[in-house]
Amino acid sequence: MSATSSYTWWPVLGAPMEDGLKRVLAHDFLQGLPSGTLPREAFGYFIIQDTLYLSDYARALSLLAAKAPVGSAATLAAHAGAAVATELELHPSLLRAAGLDPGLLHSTPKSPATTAYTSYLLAVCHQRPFHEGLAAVLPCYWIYEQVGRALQAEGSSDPVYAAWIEAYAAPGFAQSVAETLGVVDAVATRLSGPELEDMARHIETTTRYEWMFWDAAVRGEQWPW
Ligand SMILES: Cc1ncc(CO)c(N)n1
Repeated sequence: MSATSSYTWWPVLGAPMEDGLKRVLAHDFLQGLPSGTLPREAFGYFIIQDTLYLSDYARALSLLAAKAPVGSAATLAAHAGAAVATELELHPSLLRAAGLDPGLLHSTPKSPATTAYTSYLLAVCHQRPFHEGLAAVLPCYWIYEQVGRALQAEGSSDPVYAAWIEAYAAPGFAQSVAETLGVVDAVATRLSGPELEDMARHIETTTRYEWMFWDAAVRGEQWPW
């Protein structure tokens, strides 16, 4: 595997992500990207919800930056900035390329899954110690990197889906994941077994939310009224 296996904490913190990744890669949404069979409607739903997600994700990273050991604060703050840039640049351009109206970004409410996921991230980053918040955001990085790599190997017949895959398979994204694993390593080596277990629980939860986020797009999940 990757260099992650050399981290002493990887068996505890990596296991829930590795389990979740198998399910994520098997999901209809991601299966439909290389083949191009994913309906445009589901892709558009995802990009719009992901834009809403990224605003709150950037806020969660900013909260974490404020709680971080000084050596890690600038890294997390820079990642918050990168999340906002993605929201403002990549997502509107993908929507236009997919033939969808970027105006939908301003008229669509957060779905139930987006609301649940971002509320969880923000609550943990607000209310819990630094290492727990860091754990909650870790699957956002690691899962997307793995998805980008796995799908890049297959490519896509659809240029819009190929562009999305390339964004997460890019060296710049891999760099931000490597930096975050370094931040985890700096903190995790000083933590007790129960504290690592607390981190593992958040990782399991947000890994599930990652799967649920793609699932909501395929189902076109809506509020009951
Ligand atoms: C839901 C979700 N998780 C992680 C990422 C990676 O930034 C993203 N764009 N969206």
